[in-house]
Amino acid sequence: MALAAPFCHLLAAPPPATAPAADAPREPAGALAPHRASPLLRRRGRLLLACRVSAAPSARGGDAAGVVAAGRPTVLVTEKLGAAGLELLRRFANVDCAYELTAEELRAKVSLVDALVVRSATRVTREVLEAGRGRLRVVGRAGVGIDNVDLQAATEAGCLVVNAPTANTVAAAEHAIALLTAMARNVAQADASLKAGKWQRNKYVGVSLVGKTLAIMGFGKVGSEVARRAKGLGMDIIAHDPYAPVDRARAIGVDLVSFDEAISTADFVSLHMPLTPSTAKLFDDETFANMKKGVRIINVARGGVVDEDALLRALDNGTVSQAALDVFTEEPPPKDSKLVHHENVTVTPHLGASTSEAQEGAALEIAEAVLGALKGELAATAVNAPMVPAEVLSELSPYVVLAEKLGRLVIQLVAGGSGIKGVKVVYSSARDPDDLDTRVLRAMVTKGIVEPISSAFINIVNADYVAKQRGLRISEGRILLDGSPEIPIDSIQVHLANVESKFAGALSDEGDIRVEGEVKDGKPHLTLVGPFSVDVSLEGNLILCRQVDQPGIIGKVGSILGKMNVNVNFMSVGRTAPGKQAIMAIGVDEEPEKEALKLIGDIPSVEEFVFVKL
Ligand SMILES: NC(=O)c1ccc[n+]([C@@H]2O[C@H](COP(=O)([O-])OP(=O)(O)OC[C@H]3O[C@@H](n4cnc5c(N)ncnc54)[C@H](O)[C@@H]3O)[C@@H](O)[C@H]2O)c1
Ligand SMILES: O=C(O)[C@H](O)COP(=O)(O)O
Repeated sequence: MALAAPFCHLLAAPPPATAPAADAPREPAGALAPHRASPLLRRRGRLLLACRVSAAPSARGGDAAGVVAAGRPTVLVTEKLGAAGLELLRRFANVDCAYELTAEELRAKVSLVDALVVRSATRVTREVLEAGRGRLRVVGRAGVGIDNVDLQAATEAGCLVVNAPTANTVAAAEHAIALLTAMARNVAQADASLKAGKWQRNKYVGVSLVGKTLAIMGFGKVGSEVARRAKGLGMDIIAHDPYAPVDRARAIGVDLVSFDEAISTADFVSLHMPLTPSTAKLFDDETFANMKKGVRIINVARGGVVDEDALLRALDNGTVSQAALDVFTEEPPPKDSKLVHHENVTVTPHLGASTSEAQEGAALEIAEAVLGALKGELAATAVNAPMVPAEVLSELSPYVVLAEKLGRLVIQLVAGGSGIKGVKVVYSSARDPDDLDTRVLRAMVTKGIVEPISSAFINIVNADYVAKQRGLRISEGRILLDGSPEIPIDSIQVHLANVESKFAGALSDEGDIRVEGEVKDGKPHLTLVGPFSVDVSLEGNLILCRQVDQPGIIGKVGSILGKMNVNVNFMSVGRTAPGKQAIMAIGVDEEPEKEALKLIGDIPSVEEFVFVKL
């Protein structure tokens, strides 16, 4: 599928043949975050930026052609999404809603789509991503937790994963508070008892919350919203989160403490961390044994962070007096689960994000992210790619093209059989290095170098991974210039060290292959080959000739190309000194026949030449 946006190559489709920072907004201690019911209004700034980047109409604008200039992408949605999000997807894509697919059905369908949108119940495994290879470019998770997506496999496949991290924060926090209060007052059990015809006032005496200590385990978006709300209930809040900024906790009036202190001092423990290899079964026999006797647990995060057998033992022996669970290791849990049926356990079927407001918000948030990604924009909620702000991408746009072209050029100057190990990319700029984010440029140089010599396809998602796999060391350097920092980059050089070149003219005095380019009038230009200054547009194809500087050569080469119907679009000669070695760089629209190239090589004063496809 061809895309109109200038960044489509950052997330290019493979050839057919084959966490945002958890910063909560700074609000006064105790203030509650507003409902995220209107992500569009909330994120209008970002959308406008996205429009600037793409130069194509925003996904919310009326012009579908902006998203897909040459054909609509197909999006597979495997779980129920809010209507507004689905509607937005349908405006710009063919949408296939297919729920409750078996793993086999999912693998079959995913090979036919450009994007997949899931919630927490669809397991996007390596096998699914492998099945999508060749077409699938984006996985959108309409929610926060991405533990159901094999991120490593997605990265290896160059498939961008985006999520909708903010739309259900309030819903999840409210559900945690609902479970906390319901558990403390036995609401679910008392409700069931009364409906069963009983009137058991003595049995369901609860506990008060005021003055009790609540430990929030994982002080991210949901955790901090729970803290705000629980403060309003008069609870003392402590939190454990090794990665949370202290000042954010302080602003809400929460003390960040160690894991041991949190679990040993709390009357209530509420879990709000992601499921990762290091949090899996973090709450096990040992953890429960170190908790205050009679502690109460709330889990609205992920079932897998708790060892459910250990929790059952702790409930049975009274270490844990009650638990309120929205999430389970296996969902749905087995019908005869002892945990679910335990009389001191309150359960809900993963309803944390299930408010109509949160569902609409998450669906819109993911629809925008997926459509943006299909357009080639880098979503702000990308999970497995560098998050480069839209304005940075916009500014670097012409340099992205230059970086890829230089990579393509330099690799074609390498003599066959030379293994490439070290690539150095040097940026000349008057800008403070801290203000120049070059990750996209490095990725594009890698793309330019690796794609012509392999079947791999590279994009911003997998560039670093593929480079590492191939043993390529890509280092970066800066040349600090005097001048205006307004222009981000003056020139980009690419050096390949310790390789032989099929074009000796490209070797610098240090013996590495070296090319340099600049952006002129928004277009990539080649400005240096080895020690020779040239100026030729990096478009189409290029012939580089080295000869002894003398009159008449340009005419001879030009007439050979003319006779063969090859249009010359640019020509530049660089020489070290009059009458000495010179390089001729000739941009040609068509690929010359072998015969034409041979005739150029046969010109007596031409010492070497190379034809390069850009
Ligand atoms: N039940 C639901 O429907 C529902 C809804 C929304 C979110 N969630 C889940 O809630 C959890 C939190 O979501 P969020 O939006 O707040 O995510 P978040 O990324 O904003 O916050 C997670 C926090 O956990 C912290 N953390 C990571 N490892 C930790 C560890 N070992 N110990 C303590 N803290 C650790 C992180 O530093 C981060 O601050 C996720 O698991 C998410 O999937 C569930
Ligand atoms: O991680 C999340 O966002 C929640 O667990 C919600 O999951 P859901 O989209 O399946 O409701």
